[in-house]
Amino acid sequence: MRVLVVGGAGYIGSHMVKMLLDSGHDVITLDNLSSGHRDAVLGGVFVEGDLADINCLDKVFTEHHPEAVMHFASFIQVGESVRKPDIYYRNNVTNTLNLLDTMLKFDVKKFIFSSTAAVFGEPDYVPIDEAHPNRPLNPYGRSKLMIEHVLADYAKAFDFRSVCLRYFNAAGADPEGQLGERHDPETHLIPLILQAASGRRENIQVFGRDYDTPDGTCIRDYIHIVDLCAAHLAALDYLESGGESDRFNLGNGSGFSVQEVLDAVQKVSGRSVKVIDGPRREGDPARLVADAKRARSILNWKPIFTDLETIVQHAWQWELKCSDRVAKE
Ligand SMILES: NC(=O)c1ccc[n+]([C@@H]2O[C@H](COP(=O)([O-])OP(=O)(O)OC[C@H]3O[C@@H](n4cnc5c(N)ncnc54)[C@H](O)[C@@H]3O)[C@@H](O)[C@H]2O)c1
Ligand SMILES: O=c1ccn([C@@H]2O[C@H](COP(=O)(O)OP(=O)(O)O[C@H]3O[C@H](CO)[C@@H](O)[C@H](O)[C@H]3O)[C@@H](O)[C@H]2O)c(=O)[nH]1
Repeated sequence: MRVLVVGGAGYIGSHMVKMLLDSGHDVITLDNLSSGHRDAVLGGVFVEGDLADINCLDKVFTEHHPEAVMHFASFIQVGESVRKPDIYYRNNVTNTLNLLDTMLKFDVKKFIFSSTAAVFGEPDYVPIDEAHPNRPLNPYGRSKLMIEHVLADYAKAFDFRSVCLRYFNAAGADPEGQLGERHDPETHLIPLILQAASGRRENIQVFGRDYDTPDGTCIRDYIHIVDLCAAHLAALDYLESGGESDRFNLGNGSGFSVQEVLDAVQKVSGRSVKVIDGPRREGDPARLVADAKRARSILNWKPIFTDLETIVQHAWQWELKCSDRVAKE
């Protein structure tokens, strides 16, 4: 199939482009490189452009005739979204509407959307299934939930079929070592600890040890980037074979605490990391773990890299490459 990957130069999108190409699909990547990297797009057609630019979208659809769209482009930092809700709603909502308008105009009606566990807010229970109420705590989570509502309405009105994938914590890197996480600034736990292990960062701060969890630190569901991308391929198959619009929670199903991640990094890297105990970060729920049974049964998806050490091992391999590159510069 010809697949347009919007945000394909970013962390998750770049792994997706690689997997689509490896699976024999034709890929067009559209990215404004606001946080992505041109050299992370390993093949296919690359168009540098912004979702705010409707003429650019028109041109992409006219020239490349995509049959389905995967949409990864958005702003992604929870804390920043609280301080700058205007830019979050504009990029994550208004610009997504531009993309959907263009898809309708060109009669392209298969869409896979990067949603997030942040649509749930503080959970009533874990693991979190799709029936759990949606009470996002910040503009980032609300912007994603708004698009989920839009997509449900488009399904009824326009026969527009979509799959919303609520990722829990995307982690790890390409097992072949070609790609990995390169956010700037980096805010995610695993790459931050790895940077402390490689010496690119002095220490890592643990945000709270007084949570109601066995070791007092927060528990998250880290899902390997390859498993995450495999779920998108499964969603594409699902839509291609006539599947109705739906939404799925995507995680490993097992939670790991911040302390367990610290231990895994030190074991895998063989280096010790300087840890500073800090206060809780505002808005962090104690425990976020996915119930991904629906994705397993309906999309026929099965995660492979569910072991924390493997996730960390792949990310460590990438961190060594990055720290080497930085040292040479
Ligand atoms: N990383 C996670 O743990 C996680 C968890 C849940 C959901 N998500 C969602 O997954 C998606 C991808 O996340 P990521 O970690 O790869 O982020 P990322 O910042 O690495 O990638 C986003 C990409 O979109 C591009 N982009 C942003 N705005 C654009 C615009 N207006 N026009 C064109 N390109 C634009 C950026 O340049 C970047 O390449 C996001 O939608 C995010 O909300 C990520
Ligand atoms: O320097 C740090 C960074 C993080 N943490 C903790 O580590 C855990 C994971 O944090 P982080 O990697 O920032 O991820 P989350 O805050 O869980 O958010 C991620 O996962 C969400 C879904 O669960 C997505 O919506 C977000 O986009 C994505 O950033 C949390 O308990 C944090 O408090 C620390 O202790 N120290």
